[in-house]
Formats: sequence, structure tokens, C-alpha cells
Amino acid sequence: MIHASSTECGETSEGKELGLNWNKERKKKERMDFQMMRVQSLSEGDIAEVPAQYIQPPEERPPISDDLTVIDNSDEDNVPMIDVFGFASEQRDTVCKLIGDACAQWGAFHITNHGVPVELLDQIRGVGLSFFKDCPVKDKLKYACDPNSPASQGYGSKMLRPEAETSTVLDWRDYFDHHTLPLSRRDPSRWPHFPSNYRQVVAHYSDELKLVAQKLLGLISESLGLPTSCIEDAVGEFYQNITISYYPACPQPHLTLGLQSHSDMGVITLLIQDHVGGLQIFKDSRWITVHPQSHSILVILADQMEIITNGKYRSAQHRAITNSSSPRLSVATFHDPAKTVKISPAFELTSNSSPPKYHEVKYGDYVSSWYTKGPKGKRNIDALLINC
Ligand SMILES: O=C(O)CCC(=O)C(=O)O
Ligand SMILES: [Fe+2]
Repeated sequence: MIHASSTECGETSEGKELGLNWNKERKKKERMDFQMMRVQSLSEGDIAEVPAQYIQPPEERPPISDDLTVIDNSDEDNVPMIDVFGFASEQRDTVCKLIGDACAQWGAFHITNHGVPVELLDQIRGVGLSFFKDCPVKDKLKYACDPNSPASQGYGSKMLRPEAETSTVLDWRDYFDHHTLPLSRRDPSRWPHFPSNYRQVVAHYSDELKLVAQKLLGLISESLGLPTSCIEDAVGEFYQNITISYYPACPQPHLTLGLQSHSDMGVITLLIQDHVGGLQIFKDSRWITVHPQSHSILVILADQMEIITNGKYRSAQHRAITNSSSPRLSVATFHDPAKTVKISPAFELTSNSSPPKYHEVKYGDYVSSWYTKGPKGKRNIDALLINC
């Protein structure tokens, strides 16, 4: 009774202290709750202005005056579209040359006739959208990822460790990260059970995209005059994650980013998006909006590819912008080395006249540093440059 009244009124010194601590704890919890708040809940709360934590510094803000100017560049000035002819051997030399040019100039390209059934592309977009749109946030939260562990599997809204976040603006994005390969990491019971075919579609998509990634690594190796298996041998067994990102409509797209500027940390990313558009690639000092192509797959070179190729092919810097009218969905499939694998420039690509440009790095160390420091464009890979 005494305790109850003294803490409630804060009359005794012990009570005051308890009251202060309680207040501090409550404030901390409110801050945490805010940080954990899903962007979708904010967006559906019908707010006119985005909370301060989502406002980018002026130099990072996208120059959007209204939503219709999001896709402003012409077809000629967009990532190359390459028909890979089902990876048929008769077309291999031609395809290899086109891929080599796209890797050197863009670090990204679309592929068609990749062998993944278009129905499967539609299905994974469909189950992803259904999870985000039709499942109440409280049900989605049953799959919440561990906010203290980077790249943990599940439903999340932020990428960085809490200690890094204090100085980092939050992204206008919710996502679901799935650990899909190797099979020892795949546990579909941790993925949404709604809609009912969700788990089966993600597993099927994972298997198909692994095959595409393997074939692409072969072509990319050959495009540099390397043995077909060179890059895949350097990477070892694929660690594959699939991230479905959902970017709710944003009341102030000119102040925010769906996903801040970064390059992916692994080897190769295969991305599909819906018809809305918002992915941009930084090329020749400007941001270019990638035209959505519903049946093609966008290939994005990631940082370990830049190291293995000794900078002949550079990882693509990219970001996602938001818009005020339509939510947007993308599915990114990342292919990474195991954390224990050491990555260094392929010896075939180095010589006395062309020495290694990057320090060797254990992939696990690279990942930890990326999550601790935050992406900020390409600063993580640039930190490995020799003599820099
Ligand atoms: O949503 C997008 O288009 C980009 C996603 C992305 O870059 C990522 O998840 O790393
Ligand atoms: Fe990315």
C-alpha cells in the first residue's frame, strides 16, 4: 500500500527515484516503440508530414517535384536489356560480350529469357503483396525479426544496429527477409503462413534463382577471359537471402528515401519489382530511375564481385525513392559467400602491371563492418582499396 501510493505520487525520496526511473524507462520504451514502428502503420495513420527520423539531409534528398516525374529518363538511357536465350550455348559468345559491356558500364542489366517462369515472378510478387497488404500489422509482428541482430530473418523495418542508428536516418520501408540457402538455413516455418502458398512459392523461387545466379557467374567469368567456374569457385557455396521490400506511400517523398544509397555487400543480386518504379542507379554522377520490366530480372553486381574482378566490374550504387500515391514492392535475391570465406582479387586478373587493388577480406568481417558503419553509398568497398 505504502509502496503503491509513494510511487504513484512520488512523495518519498525513494518514491521520487522510482518515479524518475519509471519515467526514464517509459521514455526509452516510447523511443524504442517508435523506432520499431512499422512504416506501413505510419503511412496508414494518414499523416501529412513524415516524422523527423525519416527526413534525409538535403544532399541525399531526391529531386521530386511531383510523383509523375519519378521516371524521367528515356529508354536509351536506361540499364541494358539482354536476351540470354535461355543460356543456350549457340548464343553464348554474343551474350557474353553484351554482359561484359553492361557489367563494365553499369554494374547492372536486365535479362530476359532467363528460364524462370513468368508465373513464378508474378506469384512471388503476389504473395509478398498479399502478406503486406492483407495481413494486419499485429499478425505480421508475429514474424518480427530480431532488431539487435543484423540481417536476421523475418519482418522488419530497419537495417542497422541500434548503436549505428542514432546518427542514421530511417528508411521509408518495411521488409521480410528470408534465409533460403543453403538448405540447412531454410526453415519455412519462420516465413508467413498467409497466403497459403507463400512458403511453397518462396522455396520454389529460391531454387530457380540460384540456377540463374550460377549461370550468370559463369558468363561473367567468361566475359573476363576467366575459366567458367572461376567466380563461383571463389565464392563457394551460395548463401542466399530473399528480401521482399514494401514501400508504403509517403506523404513527403521529396524528403525521404525508401532505401538509402548503397551497394549490396555480397556477389550478385537478382531483383524484380512491380510496375510502380522507384529504384535508381547512380551512373556518371546522376541518379537514373530503372524502368520496371515485369518479366525481366534485374542483375545488380555487388561488392564481392568488384573485389574478385579487381575492379574491372564495379558494384552498382543504388537506392529506392518513394512516392505519395502508390505503395511499391520489390523482391531482391542476394547471393553471398559464407561468412568464413576470404575474398580477394582473382589471381588471373592481377599481374605486375595490374596489381591487386583491394585488400583480402573475410566476408563475415565485411558484413559486420557494413552493418556497424552503415552503407553510405560505396564507402565500405572503397575502404578496402589499396593505397587509399
Ligand atoms: O527495392 C528496391 O528496388 C531495392 C532493394 C535493394 O536495393 C536492397 O534490398 O538491397
Ligand atoms: Fe540493394
